[in-house]
Amino acid sequence: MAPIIKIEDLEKTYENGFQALKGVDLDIEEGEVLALLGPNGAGKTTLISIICGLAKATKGKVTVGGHDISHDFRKAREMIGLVPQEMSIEIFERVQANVRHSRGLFGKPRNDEYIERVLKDLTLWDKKDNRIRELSGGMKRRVMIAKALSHEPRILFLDEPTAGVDVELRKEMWDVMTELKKSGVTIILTTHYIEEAEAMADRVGVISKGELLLVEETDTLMKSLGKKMLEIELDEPIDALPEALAARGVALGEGGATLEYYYDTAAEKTGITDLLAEVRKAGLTMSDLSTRQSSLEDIFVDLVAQQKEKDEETAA
Ligand SMILES: Nc1ncnc2c1ncn2[C@@H]1O[C@H](COP(=O)(O)OP(=O)(O)OP(=O)(O)O)[C@@H](O)[C@H]1O
Repeated sequence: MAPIIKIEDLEKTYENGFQALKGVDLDIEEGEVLALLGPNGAGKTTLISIICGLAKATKGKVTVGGHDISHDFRKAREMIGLVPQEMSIEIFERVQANVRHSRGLFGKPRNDEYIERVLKDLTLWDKKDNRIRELSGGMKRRVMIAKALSHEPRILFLDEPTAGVDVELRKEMWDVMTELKKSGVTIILTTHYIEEAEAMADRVGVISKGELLLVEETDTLMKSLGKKMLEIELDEPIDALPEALAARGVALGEGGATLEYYYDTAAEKTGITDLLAEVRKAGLTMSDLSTRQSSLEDIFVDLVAQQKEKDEETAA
């Protein structure tokens, strides 16, 4: 099946000369949930803005449902609903009227039945006559989604849907997204949170410094990323790592006073118990133990290094 969105060699250089996107190629399949994961300033919003026609690409091509966004913008845009990062909402308007108005902006004929369904799906129906300012933060977010869905788009962009919200509201937003996915809408969300990508997405695209480093099935990616490091502080520094520990994949930290061991959090056996026994057997005394989750930053460093290796292998 042809992808619903096709992005080819997309580049964006802002007027001040800053290059925010570098040669991005990406196919998005109909019905999937794709998370674009990346730190602040990676280029996620820029990418979304170009697809939605809010910014112009410097180079490259984007088609939405086969419509080229630069030649056939209206048709392409009609297929898209956008929930922007900033909460931009007319707080004095009433819920149903406001959502209905959004539909009108796309030139679509009035369809009260459809709007009713959207509001019911988002559990906003009993608030339909309330002014938006009277709603809770979670409800306001849902009104923004209802507005984005008002013209029956097949694709929904959610730009950092849970940035700065509490855990409860994050879970609520995840439930909303799960329901939307069931209805067949293609969802593209941007996020800083690995857990969010893991919970929601079929595929994850990792973006950093304007480059799409990889796009991978979420399960595959999480298996390779779900690592923790166990750090063992030694009473006395050592010059060389005992053979038996090296064989278990342990590394000696700088200065010889720590042992570092990476393990897979998803694995049935982490190997920690055996490792600690081995440390004792080697006659080493521990003064402290700690673990730390690989951070998004570590993961990017890893990914960039892996990507470089792969590129060099291909070039060789
Ligand atoms: N209008 C602009 N002019 C110049 N530079 C810009 C402009 N808009 C964005 N940038 C820069 O482009 C880069 C990418 O920004 P973008 O907002 O796309 O990142 P992001 O991944 O969405 O980040 P965040 O997660 O913080 O929203 C940043 O370095 C940003 O400062």
